[in-house]
Amino acid sequence: MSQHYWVVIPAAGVGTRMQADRPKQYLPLRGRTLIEHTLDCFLGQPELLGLVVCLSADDDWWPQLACALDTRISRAAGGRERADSVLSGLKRLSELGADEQDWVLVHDAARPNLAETDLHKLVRELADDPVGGLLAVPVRDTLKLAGPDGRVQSTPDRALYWQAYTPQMFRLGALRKALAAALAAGVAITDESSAMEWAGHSPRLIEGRADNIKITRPEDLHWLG
Ligand SMILES: Nc1ccn([C@@H]2O[C@H](COP(=O)(O)OP(=O)(O)OP(=O)(O)O)[C@@H](O)[C@H]2O)c(=O)n1
Ligand SMILES: C[C@](O)(CO)[C@H](O)COP(=O)(O)O
Repeated sequence: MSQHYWVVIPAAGVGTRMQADRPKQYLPLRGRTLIEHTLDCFLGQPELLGLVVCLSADDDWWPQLACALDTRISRAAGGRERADSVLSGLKRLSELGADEQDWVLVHDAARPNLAETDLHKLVRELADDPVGGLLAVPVRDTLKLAGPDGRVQSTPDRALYWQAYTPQMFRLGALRKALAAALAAGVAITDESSAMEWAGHSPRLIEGRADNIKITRPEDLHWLG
């Protein structure tokens, strides 16, 4: 039997680095908005228990989308940082009746190119994992550690480094507890795995496709055509 799961989509960012006329999740891509492409990958899955989109309080773009009427999608209030938005989404899942032991996948709205094969691989590989994990890609380029003077300080062994992507998959109760504690402690949390690591867990890296890119800067859009 396939593993069922909930999904949280942090979509409350303003897209400062994109320098666009709207939050980047609402930029057009192949005739639709970025976020519609992102949601499509999950809405087509029979294993989906429900999906929460974390939105900014002043988001007047979302109601204009047809998917805003999809009964499988609930809304949660976005927060100051991505981690705050994710925690809000996790709390909404609990309100919707999600169990503490249920699997939750957290995926950036700004990653519209998630391959269904990667989604299936992540869920299949982690379904029986005691901790959970994340899609990630081994670093391909040589890395440089920058010094305060903007010059190369050293060249670390790139064989030890992976780029963290999303979805990241953890059990609801453990993730909510770790994220809430890390934020309360003032820890800078940029992904769900780092909150779980802070709580003492060791998430599993699941190799995924490098084209599951996060649309961050204007040139990123050219990769998706
Ligand atoms: N307070 C925030 C900040 C970000 N996000 C979401 O987290 C994902 C990854 O964040 P990022 O790429 O940094 O998006 P922005 O914060 O919008 O970009 P920027 O940092 O350039 O403003 C995006 O889908 C974004 O909408 C969120 O839900 N809540
Ligand atoms: C969660 C993430 O996409 C993993 O690489 C990344 O940390 C998000 O960072 P951002 O600065 O919030 O885009």
